[in-house]
Amino acid sequence: MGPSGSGKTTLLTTLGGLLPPAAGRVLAGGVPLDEQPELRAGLALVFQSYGLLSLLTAAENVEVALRAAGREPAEAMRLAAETMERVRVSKFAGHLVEELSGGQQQRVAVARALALRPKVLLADEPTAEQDATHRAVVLDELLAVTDEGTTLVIATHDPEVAERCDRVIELRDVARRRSRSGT
Ligand SMILES: Nc1ncnc2c1ncn2[C@@H]1O[C@H](COP(=O)(O)OP(=O)(O)OP(=O)(O)O)[C@@H](O)[C@H]1O
Repeated sequence: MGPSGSGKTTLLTTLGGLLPPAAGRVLAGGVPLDEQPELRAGLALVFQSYGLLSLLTAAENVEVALRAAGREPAEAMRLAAETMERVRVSKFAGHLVEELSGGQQQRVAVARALALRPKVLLADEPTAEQDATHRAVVLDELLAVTDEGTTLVIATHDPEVAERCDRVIELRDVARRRSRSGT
């Protein structure tokens, strides 16, 4: 958690290995992430802006990620359908992403990450676009993967989401404090 601009997205992107840190290192179990290709391959991200392929259908977006992770086509289709059902986007499976609402797109992005059964799941404001019912669904499904041994890291502004996590880390907006104090 942390104020807007405090660096939550930057931190998740760095933890995901997509953005090299300006200083410091990302360690997992005491070992640099760069030296753990298996762990890196087992990471999944839910991006704040979803990062879906707009010219594909919702189902194809999930399937493409599974195919890229090495699943056979039939299995990718089965896993995609099953996961989309869990986050209540099945009825939009055949719709192009651009035809979906922001909340629906966000749930497709969550389905895409969940379907991969990652070792580490990094989710950036994954409930921000959801109404109360769907927020609970998304959160329940995300938290469920922790029972299967997945590490889940969520960036959120929502205290109710944070309340359900094991640990809450507060980021301070260092840049803003500096500029305010003139240092
Ligand atoms: N691509 C970029 N290049 C340069 N600066 C950036 C870039 N992306 C973000 N920043 C800056 O880094 C800081 C942290 O941004 P970040 O998006 O990580 O914050 P956040 O905590 O996720 O914010 P929010 O809650 O609004 O999503 C901000 O000052 C932002 O302007």
